[in-house]
Amino acid sequence: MQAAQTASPDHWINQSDVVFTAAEVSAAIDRMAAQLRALVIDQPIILLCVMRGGLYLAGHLMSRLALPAKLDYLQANRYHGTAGQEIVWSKQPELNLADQIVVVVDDILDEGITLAAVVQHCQEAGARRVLTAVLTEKDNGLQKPLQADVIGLTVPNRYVFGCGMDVYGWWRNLPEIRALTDSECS
Ligand SMILES: O=P(O)(O)OC[C@H]1O[C@H](OP(=O)(O)OP(=O)(O)O)[C@H](O)[C@@H]1O
Ligand code: HPA
Repeated sequence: MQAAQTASPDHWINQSDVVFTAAEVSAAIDRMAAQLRALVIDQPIILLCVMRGGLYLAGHLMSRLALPAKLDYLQANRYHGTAGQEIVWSKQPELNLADQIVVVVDDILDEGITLAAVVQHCQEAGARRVLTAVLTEKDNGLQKPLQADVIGLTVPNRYVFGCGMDVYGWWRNLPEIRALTDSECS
């Protein structure tokens, strides 16, 4: 584990392959924006970004939405190494969500625990409607606690990074999505 944490950023590029190109990701975000517009139909929304992974999608989606929107963010993390653990909330949304249409934006639906907790938080805060948009869903065969309303791309059951997703903190800024080779995941 120590070796992985101290590996150079290039190590992760060398030990991975591209699963979606930048052009494919951009086209997926176009489709997501159109689907969200069709779901919301001109109503004002609060775009709620799940930091840090949701930042890339939130930024790219915002400019394509053509809806009256406010932006807020929260931070709720469960991956503090590699395996998922208890969710730790380090930042709650600041806007009042009561009676609002909230669109929760995140990078990946893996086991679905994080998104389910965020949706529950929004419902408890009185949101009128909570929609979820994830750039990727992992095809891991798990029974998940929720389905996202809008899904950009389905990724294989490997550790993926880029477009908001990190590998040991690196490469959230990549405009493509890469997956680690199997030997790096074990
Ligand atoms: O579906 P799940 O199995 O719950 O996993 C998905 C969550 O895991 C990642 O967050 P992480 O805790 O790694 O924080 P980050 O956004 O800062 O990368 C990702 O951004 C999602 O929020
Ligand atoms: O495959 C993943 N990559 C990056 N972050 C994640 N959070 C859950 N699964 C993943």
